Amino acid sequence: MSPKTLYDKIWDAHVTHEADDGTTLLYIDRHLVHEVTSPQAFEGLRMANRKVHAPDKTIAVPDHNVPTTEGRDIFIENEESRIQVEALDTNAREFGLHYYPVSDIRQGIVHIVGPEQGWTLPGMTVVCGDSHTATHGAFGALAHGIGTSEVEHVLATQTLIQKKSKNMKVEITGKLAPGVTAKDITLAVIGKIGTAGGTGHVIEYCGEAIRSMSMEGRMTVCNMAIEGGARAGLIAPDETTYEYVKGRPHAPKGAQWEAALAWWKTLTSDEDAHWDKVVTIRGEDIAPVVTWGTSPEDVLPITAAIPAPEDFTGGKIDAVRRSLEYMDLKPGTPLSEIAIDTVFIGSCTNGRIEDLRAAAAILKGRKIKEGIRAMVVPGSGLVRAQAEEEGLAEIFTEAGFEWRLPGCSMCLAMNPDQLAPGERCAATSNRNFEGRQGRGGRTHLLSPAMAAAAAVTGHLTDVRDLI
Ligand SMILES: CC(C)[C@H](C(=O)O)[C@@H](O)C(=O)O
Ligand code: SF4
Repeated sequence: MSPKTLYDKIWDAHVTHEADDGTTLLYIDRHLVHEVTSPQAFEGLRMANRKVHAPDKTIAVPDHNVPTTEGRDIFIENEESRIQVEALDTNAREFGLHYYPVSDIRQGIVHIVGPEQGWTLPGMTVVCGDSHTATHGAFGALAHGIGTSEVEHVLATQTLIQKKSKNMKVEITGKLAPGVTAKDITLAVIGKIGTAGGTGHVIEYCGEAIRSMSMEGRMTVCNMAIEGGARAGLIAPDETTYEYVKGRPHAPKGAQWEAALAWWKTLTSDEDAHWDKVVTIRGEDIAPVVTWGTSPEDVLPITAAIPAPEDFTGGKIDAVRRSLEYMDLKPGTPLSEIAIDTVFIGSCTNGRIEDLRAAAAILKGRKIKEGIRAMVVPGSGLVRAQAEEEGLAEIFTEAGFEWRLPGCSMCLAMNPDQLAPGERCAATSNRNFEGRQGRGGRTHLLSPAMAAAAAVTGHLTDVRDLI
């Protein structure tokens, strides 16, 4: 048998039919559904008089539109949000899906809820009408976003028409320095390969720095694979994975657990497997980073200064010029001198318990700078409850942060949490596009610890100065 990568193995295990040109019908193990990309798909089913093929493998949760303040009363005011959330409610109930409405403590961002409830397991194919589905790859699952017509296809058939991607290996060797986190790794990778670096590939992240990372950190790394252009990102499962999964509500139990475990243990890339592309970064070389432009690849260590357009080549020169204009930044300005107005800690990139712990560790006994608007938005109701139990919520509120209800929140401007024009935000999310957090708003992506540090000083800050 020819050697295989982890991606090859999961792919092969899910092929139900392959045409001569390589077009493949893949079986889908888990289908996650949120309110934004599903209404038309359900409407299509209804019109064709079809049912959901596997409602027991389909999980629905509202996240993008939901307000994160008590009462969640914006439903009444924002027509579009209300319609989408209500449509999901109707569809989930009518088609008999697993459903976590806002009234359920398990509600939260779809990519946080799936793993938390044990829906996401090693070796699975996981899809969702959402580009950050790559998050689930942290479990050694093949997970990626799909479009609304594909959502309808998966709902109707539990399969997806696909063509295979190439194999890319991203190895992070060695150990991470203090203050350096999974977010710094994933941003540093994109800084190195660029937003098109992974195009046409599925990335497997490996190396000692990845191996010693928690599941939370691994999810942060895989979450941004899409920002590096890749179809998906994944990490081979190991003891850390099994330990996280074991005992979760929808994880296998008893003899089924043993059988699953035996298979999961085969889910590694063979020693001599073929890689179409390999990138290696030394963990020791990664510093806490922050983005300065309007693309996730515009990233530098916090100790650096804003680059000049002339430092780049080709089309990037004009892109940087425009970026700097939009961001209102001058070449040569040290990143650590950039004053911010807002701090957002949350999103499917960094809204898990470990992220909140990392931010709280910096904030403990400190206050945020006067005039700064700062909010923490836990990724799910369970993360929120856990953080309250651990006393983190208190640390945040005492420091001056708002303690919110779960949702996508200020990660994207689809709900009331938005930046005002010209407002500058230190954000733990994954996209810094123009207007992403609100029209005219400016975004600097960074880790939760770095976001907390910025909240304390009022400007982008090297978190290592506060630990
Ligand atoms: C709204 C949704 C389709 C979108 C995505 O696909 O990623 C959103 O989650 C995002 O992060 O931009
Ligand atoms: S938190 Fe942000 S990136 Fe994640 S699913 Fe929601 S909008 Fe998309």
